[in-house]
Amino acid sequence: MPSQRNGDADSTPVDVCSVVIPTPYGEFLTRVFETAAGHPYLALIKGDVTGDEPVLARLHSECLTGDVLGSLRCDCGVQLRTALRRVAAEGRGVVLYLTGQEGRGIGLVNKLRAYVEQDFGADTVDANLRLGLPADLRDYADAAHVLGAIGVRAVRLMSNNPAKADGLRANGIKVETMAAIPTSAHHRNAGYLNTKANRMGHVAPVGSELTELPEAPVDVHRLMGDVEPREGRPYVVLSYAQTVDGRIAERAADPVSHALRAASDAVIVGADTIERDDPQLTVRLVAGASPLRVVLDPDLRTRPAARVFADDASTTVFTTEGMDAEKAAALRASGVGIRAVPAGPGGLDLGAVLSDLRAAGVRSVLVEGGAGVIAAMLAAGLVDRLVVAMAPSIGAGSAQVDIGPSVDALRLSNRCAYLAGDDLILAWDVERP
Ligand SMILES: Nc1nc2c(ncn2[C@@H]2O[C@H](COP(=O)(O)OP(=O)(O)OP(=O)(O)O)[C@@H](O)[C@H]2O)c(=O)[nH]1
Ligand SMILES: [Zn+2]
Repeated sequence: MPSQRNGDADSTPVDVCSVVIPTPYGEFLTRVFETAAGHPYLALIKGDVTGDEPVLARLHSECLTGDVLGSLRCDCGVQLRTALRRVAAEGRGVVLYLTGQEGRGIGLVNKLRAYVEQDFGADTVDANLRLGLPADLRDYADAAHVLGAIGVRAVRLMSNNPAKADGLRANGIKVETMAAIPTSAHHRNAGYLNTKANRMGHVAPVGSELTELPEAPVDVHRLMGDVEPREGRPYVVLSYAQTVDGRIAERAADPVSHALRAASDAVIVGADTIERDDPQLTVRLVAGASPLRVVLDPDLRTRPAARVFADDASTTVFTTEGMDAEKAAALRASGVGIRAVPAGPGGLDLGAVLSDLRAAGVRSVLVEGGAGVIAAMLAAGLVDRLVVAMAPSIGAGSAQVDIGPSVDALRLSNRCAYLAGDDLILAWDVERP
């Protein structure tokens, strides 16, 4: 078939025809252009894309393997369908399908040869380079021209690739925002998506870090025991994980520990734990309210950027009188409560902390660690309930809980056991001496 270009000297794409293409996402008016190099560009349009209001748009580089065959080596097919779906849902927008950009412009044959290199260990960038080809040969001048020709002046670009936005801007199209199309990584394309993020500047191709999906709430009332404030202080539950040989174990977030948080008025951790783990201390794995977050920080050394200070829940820091006043003021100004209490064994007078909390209306607290805070609480006789998750490992943990030689052995009673996966969760009342 003869080209529509008829040997014209102009190097901009020519308008070939308009035709309706019905898709699973509805009909798209498709404006067809042909580039000087002879590549058809298909603008699949919904609604009126002219005017000043930015248009939802995607520039989609051709990918036969991904778009047509659904190859799991890349994310193209999923992105194409997601873009069509979003434009259809919005009722106004354009997906510009760019043939001739197969394999980031090196063509299908070279892309398939690049895949062979990848099977021998090269990543997607080095594979092109090994073949003596650039990592990316695409140019978006023609795409910008086509957008202009169909009346688009400004776009909300659906892409993870900043080079596309730059290419449009350089050619007179305003890019108002970029809305990434992250896809869930498959084990076959996880490395490819990582390379795009790390070596090609793509923004979050696999989405933001996995935040846990809410599960059905877990009823932890038996683990919690008989929650009742004590004389002048809240009910205190100590919760931690240990290896079978009795060392404090790392604990991945799990629904039971989040449900324990959701069951408590406040959650307490030491500054060491904040520094080491940067926990959020919020309730995310179950539907429930986040408790007041309490940080024991005698020297007020916790970084202002720590996640425990983020505004997704309330936070109070207990420190000593001699704190850095400027830092305290800055934290206060950002909405963090600062309370000064006397110093005590291991840092703060824990009795004073608890009575202050009780005075503020806190009826129950969950102490999550670390080892020093756990030991100090036990040694001070301030624990009412112990919840210990026995992790299925030996020798992996860090310190043991050491309550010191001067403390009499504590007796535990009213046992409750709970099986959660390979973990064994045990809870007891701590008897008063
Ligand atoms: N050379 C080469 N091209 C690839 C490879 N995997 C996918 N492609 C091509 O890359 C192009 C898609 O570009 P990407 O860089 O993956 O993504 P993008 O379209 O620029 O960015 P997004 O807009 O976020 O999707 C398509 O033309 C694919 O054929 C590969 O391993 N090597
Ligand atoms: Zn692809």
